[in-house]
Amino acid sequence: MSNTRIAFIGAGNMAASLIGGLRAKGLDATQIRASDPGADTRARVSAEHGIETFADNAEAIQGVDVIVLAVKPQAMKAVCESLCPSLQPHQLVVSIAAGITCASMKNWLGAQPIVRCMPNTPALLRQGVSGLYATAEVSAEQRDQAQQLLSAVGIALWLEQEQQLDAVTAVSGSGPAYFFLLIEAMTAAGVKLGLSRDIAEQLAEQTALGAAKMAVASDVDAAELRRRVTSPGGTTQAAIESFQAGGFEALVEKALGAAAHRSAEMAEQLGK
Ligand SMILES: NC(=O)C1=CN([C@@H]2O[C@H](COP(=O)(O)OP(=O)(O)OC[C@H]3O[C@@H](n4cnc5c(N)ncnc54)[C@H](OP(=O)(O)O)[C@@H]3O)[C@@H](O)[C@H]2O)C=CC1
Ligand SMILES: O=C(O)[C@@H]1CCC=N1
Repeated sequence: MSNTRIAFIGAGNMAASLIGGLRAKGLDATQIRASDPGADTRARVSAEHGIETFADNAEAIQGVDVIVLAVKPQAMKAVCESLCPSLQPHQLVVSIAAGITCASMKNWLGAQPIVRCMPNTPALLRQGVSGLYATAEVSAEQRDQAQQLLSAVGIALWLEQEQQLDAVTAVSGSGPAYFFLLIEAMTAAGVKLGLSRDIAEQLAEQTALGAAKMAVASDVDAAELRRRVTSPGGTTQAAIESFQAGGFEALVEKALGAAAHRSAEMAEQLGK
């Protein structure tokens, strides 16, 4: 990445996380540029990361090696079609938009090398995880550029099939929100059980952090770690039995199925 030049189209939450990760990894500010219609957004990323920003997308991509499409899925068609006349054949397009297929992007962009990926918001703390899929036009060097871009903000995992990105979106793209929901619910339950909100929130947050760190660091799987907390006839068993009686696993499967289905549905609705 030492000489790679990157343009971000859309400078919102995910773009800012990726830019922050790249800068922390040592990329020079002159290697990164971003475009966004919002003057405030442009001023913010410019001030935070020292990069040049543009109101015009076509101007932002001039002379870059990698173009990261970081706009909402609903804006992708218009953005791709407006960029198409200005694209150079060697420029790698990396899309982070949920539910927009490579086939749709090819229709809008032409035969451009495309990597489609799904990061997540912990990228902000360089603790993200991404799934990546490359089209046949992507060279080994471009694959490496995409790998380095996403691994600047966490773990980057390549997928064999593009369709698997629907599942990645369901598990890890949307996943931070599920853990936040659990933290919210555990905090509220702690308050009902007599704790102050501040104490309940700290207990829930630090427990989520500690459990995640244990799961990552441990040689054994999550089921074994759970068993080690669960003393026979004790408090954890009482809670786990209550979760399972309420259909916890089936509910999680249903929720992630809904997310994956929505990802595929968005491809149908927004991909034409
Ligand atoms: N948030 C998440 O957890 C994740 C999001 N994603 C994907 O990342 C993408 C971006 O999401 P996120 O960063 O959350 O969204 P944001 O809304 O924060 O960022 C998108 C930015 O693009 C700008 N924009 C809108 N139209 C254009 C245009 N024509 N040209 C250039 N910029 C434009 C928006 O400006 P304005 O607000 O003025 O419209 C906004 O600043 C989405 O496609 C989403 O599916 C992927 C993984 C996780
Ligand atoms: O909710 C969404 O559609 C996006 C994609 C993954 C996370 N946020």
